[in-house]
Amino acid sequence: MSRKSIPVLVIAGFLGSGKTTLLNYLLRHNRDTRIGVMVNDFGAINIDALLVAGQVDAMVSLSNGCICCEVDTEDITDMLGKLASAKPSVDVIAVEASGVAEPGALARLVLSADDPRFHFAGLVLVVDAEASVHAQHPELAQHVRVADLVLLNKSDRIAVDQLAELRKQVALPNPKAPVVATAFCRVDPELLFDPVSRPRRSRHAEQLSFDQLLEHDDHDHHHHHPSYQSVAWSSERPLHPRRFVSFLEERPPGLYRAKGVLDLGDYGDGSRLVLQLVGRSLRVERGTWGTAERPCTRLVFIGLDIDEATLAAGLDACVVTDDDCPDEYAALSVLRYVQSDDIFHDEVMFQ
Ligand SMILES: Nc1nc2c(ncn2[C@@H]2O[C@H](COP(=O)(O)OP(=O)(O)OP(=O)(O)O)[C@@H](O)[C@H]2O)c(=O)[nH]1
Repeated sequence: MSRKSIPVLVIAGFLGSGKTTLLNYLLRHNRDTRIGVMVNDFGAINIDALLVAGQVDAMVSLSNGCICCEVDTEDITDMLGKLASAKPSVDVIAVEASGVAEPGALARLVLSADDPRFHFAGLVLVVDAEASVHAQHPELAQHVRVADLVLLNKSDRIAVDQLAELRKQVALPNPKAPVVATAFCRVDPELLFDPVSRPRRSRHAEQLSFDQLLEHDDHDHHHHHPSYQSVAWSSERPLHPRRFVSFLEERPPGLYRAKGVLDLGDYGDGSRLVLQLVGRSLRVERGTWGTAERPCTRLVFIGLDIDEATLAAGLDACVVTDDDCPDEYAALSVLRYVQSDDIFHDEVMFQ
């Protein structure tokens, strides 16, 4: 059986914003998830600090310049491939860009590596709140535009009203990317990757549950941001693939992640589809329904300040109605996102 494709998370941000701090935080709060790391040893990245963190399961280091300028598709495929093939295997790969890397170029580079062993799973932009209060970097808006999640870090260094104002400004270029204020990048790792060993509790336990997350966290509670929401939605009736994909493309502001099982009824091919949305990256895994399992849709949405009523209304409108006409190609709008060895797949980046 082929191994699962490993998500690659890109961590970008200007010099000193807190990228290494984030990486170390994730390594220390990995909840048994095995993390492979690629560091770009261009500036003052402290590899020793990573090693001291002691939980790096595999590492490649690039020290010949800035990752987005000096590396081509072949190099990145080679480096990520090494991490993806590490033994024992890793569950997620984090790429820490140098502080001078251009995030968009880096994301495109990872996307260009067309390799079934791994896939791009989002870009986290770390922004230095303290520095931004004094002088915003001229390229900040451009960087925010390509981010899936923005961490407004060093929030401990500025006043509450300054933080509120900065949040608004930072959100402007990309209203769909949640902006999370952090101190020392203490963010819930589950916003970035799925911990692998969380106890499974129910038939649908693969889905994210914020309550479970809170229960299973360690003693470090202050990294949970109070405005995160986890909204569950389910339907016994199938979803219309075209409407559902349009809904995801137009997703409500603040929505960052979605995960769960999907039933397309007659519009699908009978598969049990597992949906994974991280930022603008959508993937669908195809499987089969269990013999005792009745096809249905069960989804969980995670984000910041999601308008639950709008979300639910948008999803309700995706449910197949008696007025829907047969459409033999409708399934393609979802199935083209299927990641599988045997059928076509497409790497997805929503606008
Ligand atoms: N006060 C405060 N300091 C922070 C915070 N996050 C990181 N720092 C400090 O900021 C400095 C830079 O953090 P790093 O994590 O090394 O930043 P970086 O983005 O990896 O830096 P480069 O690799 O040079 O681009 C370190 O001294 C951190 O301890 C924070 O939220 N608050």
